Amino acid sequence: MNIAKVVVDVPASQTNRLFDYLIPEYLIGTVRPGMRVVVPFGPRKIMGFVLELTDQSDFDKLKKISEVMDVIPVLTPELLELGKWISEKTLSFYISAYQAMLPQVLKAKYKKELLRLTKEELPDLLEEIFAHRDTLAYEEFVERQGSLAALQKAMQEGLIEVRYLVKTRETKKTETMIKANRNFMDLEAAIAELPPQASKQKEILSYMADNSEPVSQKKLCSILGTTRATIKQLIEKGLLTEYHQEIYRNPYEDEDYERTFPLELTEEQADAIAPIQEDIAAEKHDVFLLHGVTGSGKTEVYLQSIQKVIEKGKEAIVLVPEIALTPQTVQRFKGRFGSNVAVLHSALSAGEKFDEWRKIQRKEVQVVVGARSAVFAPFENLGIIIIDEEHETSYKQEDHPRYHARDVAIFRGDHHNCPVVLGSATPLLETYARAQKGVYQLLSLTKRMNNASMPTVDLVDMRQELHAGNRSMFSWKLKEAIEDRLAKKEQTVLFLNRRGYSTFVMCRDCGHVVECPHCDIALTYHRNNERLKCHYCSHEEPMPVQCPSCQSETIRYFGTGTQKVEESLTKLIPNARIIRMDVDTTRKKGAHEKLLNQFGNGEADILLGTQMIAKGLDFPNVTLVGVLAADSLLHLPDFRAAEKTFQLLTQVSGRAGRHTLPGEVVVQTYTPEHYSVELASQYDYPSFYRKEMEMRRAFHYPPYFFLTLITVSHQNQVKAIEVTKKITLLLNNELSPQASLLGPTPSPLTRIKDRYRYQCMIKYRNEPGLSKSIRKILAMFEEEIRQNDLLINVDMQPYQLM
Ligand SMILES: Nc1ncnc2c1ncn2[C@@H]1O[C@H](COP(=O)(O)OP(=O)(O)OP(=O)(O)O)[C@@H](O)[C@H]1O
Ligand SMILES: [Zn+2]
Ligand SMILES: [Zn+2]
Repeated sequence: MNIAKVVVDVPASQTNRLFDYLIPEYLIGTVRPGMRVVVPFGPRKIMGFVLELTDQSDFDKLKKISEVMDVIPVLTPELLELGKWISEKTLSFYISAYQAMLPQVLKAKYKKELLRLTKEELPDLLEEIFAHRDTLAYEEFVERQGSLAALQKAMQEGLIEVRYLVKTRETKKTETMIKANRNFMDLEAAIAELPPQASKQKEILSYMADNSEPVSQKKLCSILGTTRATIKQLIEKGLLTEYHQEIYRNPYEDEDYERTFPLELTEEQADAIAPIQEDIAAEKHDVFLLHGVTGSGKTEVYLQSIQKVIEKGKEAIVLVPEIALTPQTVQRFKGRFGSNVAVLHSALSAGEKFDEWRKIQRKEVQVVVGARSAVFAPFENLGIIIIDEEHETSYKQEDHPRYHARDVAIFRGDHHNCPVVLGSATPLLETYARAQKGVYQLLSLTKRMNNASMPTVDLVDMRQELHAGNRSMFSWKLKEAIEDRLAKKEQTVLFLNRRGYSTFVMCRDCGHVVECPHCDIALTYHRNNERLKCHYCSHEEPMPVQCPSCQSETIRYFGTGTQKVEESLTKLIPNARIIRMDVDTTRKKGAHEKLLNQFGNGEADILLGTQMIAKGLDFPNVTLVGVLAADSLLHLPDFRAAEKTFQLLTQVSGRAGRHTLPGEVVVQTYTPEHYSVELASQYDYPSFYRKEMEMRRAFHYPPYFFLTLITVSHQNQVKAIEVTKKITLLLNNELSPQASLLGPTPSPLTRIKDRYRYQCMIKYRNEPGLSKSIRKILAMFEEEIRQNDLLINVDMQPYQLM
């Protein structure tokens, strides 16, 4: 097969197809699907992925592949298939889908070199090219008949390795190795020949004679108390050789993991794990929803399922939300499976990520724990995929390609005939609905370990506080509770929601929030013209001067930041030691962990923070959780606001009283009667589910209806509006009468970085031609997108409606 079908690195609709290239004679048989190649494209040379090989082409004058970038394919046949599927589902380009699956290092053009890993002679052809050197710039590697095939073989045998030279501090992660040059001269004889005063040199040589393995220069210096200069003399004499060896950048190296062993499962856990393990044994694909209250031992179910998978010689992917990927979480997997675990998350440097990825590619590990993109781990023998906290919105990528990790996991689980386990204390409504319909299998853990009770939740009505004369942001109840913990030397977690922006208008007197009469979402306050607008439909009204419900004049814009809260807390309880955790205090690498460690060590009484402290934390001394303003989440312009509030309140409450001390939760709110606040305080997920489903049905939202969100942005406001209008008109002609089209309206965040954003939304049940219609419309704007700095984003499954 001498023709390669290639996806080229030009993200545009005309080039979103396969291009045929001739494989040069000397590369036939070695170019394989999943490799990256360099191909001529117009006047340029660009990168592309080989998707298929064939003998036939509809074109007769084919250009030749100029260069191969990989020796071993970076994408497996399964991932190549998956990429096509993703690009179709998310309306993105093939090239974006494939790029999304690879670590950063493989996306950019990094310099490569070949590294000799053996002291033995290489096969003739290669030794000739290497010319007895230990490293070779990749460009020097002559691609000629059979050379690439020989290289592929040598790599598989572990004789040679490709090293990517990452131009940042990561390049430092090689070490200088010293080895004896035995072939040149016998070491003992050399020692005898050295002058008596060269005692250090003699010591080094006899060490090398005694130890046949190469040793790092650093180690040699520290064992023998010698210096680089002394070693260098021996190198110059030709007795020793130095070479550079890559050391894995292991970010978790320094922490030693205490080995843990499988716990005896409780009856509930045993019932939950049985069907998962049956699937593993039978190589069967099902999707399970593991619905377990916080602290019910879901992780142990994951661990013991993975154990079974490992025993079968297969592999496991575990996804956790980025912010929950703390040392605590990593510890639980490393503790059980040790070095059989790779960890992938965004806090790692590009080089570190690449190292972890290669452990997976080379099958050096059987388990990967990581954030969203770890779902693309290039395992070829998957036995299970687990998504913890499956309701988290971070599983959806908010950039091209806009895939959801759950969908990808199910695609891969189906391909590999293995179970997919979605775990949560507060499943996404859509997920729970599928479990109710039997599409997913529901497994439940209803009790906390040791039958510990859930912490009691007190709802404090902030309207009454105001009426009673308390104008501070802390209720008397919360203040007392914090002081009580200080006296008892127990700890408090205070939570303030600052995700997104508080944009709604609320009456402090009665808690009334101004909502859209058509969409069941809060209206958004626009400061410039003092108006309230709906971001789904086009409804708008003036900013009221009085509360429409109680006529009070205390109706205003809602929102405070963590810094302000910290200031007033310090005034209120001056002797409290506070750690504040938000985007400002955690910007530096490692800051997040450091703050948590300080809190864990008891260096503070109060941990005050945003979303980032809501999950995964497990501190035995925390007995009080305070939620400062439950409302700020409840009134985001998002139809999932009630659901997100329920999830968050449940998660935050779950942080208290996880061990022996009982926990208490104080939730401050202006709307204690709202069903999501009330039902979260009772830990009543099933009732919340029923209530929320009614709302979704009534207002035509998922899971009853599908949504597609189209966002247009441009520096010029008029232009942005114009294009959005045009798209809406075009769509109107394409959609069936059953679909509804909302917009154009300004996006909730109408202006970001000087770009104006407008949107339209489609609500539909069955619109089989929708993807095609949208692609057609996008193609019409392509020229403008390229020349005019216009952006059009299509989200087929929006989660982030801001
Ligand atoms: N079978 C068991 N026997 C004894 N202890 C257990 C068992 N299973 C789990 N545990 C312990 O119970 C505690 C809570 O379990 P775990 O953290 O796994 O719960 P979870 O459901 O994942 O909680 P969350 O959703 O809050 O993260 C942990 O300390 C864990 O070690
Ligand atoms: Zn509306
Ligand atoms: Zn009012």
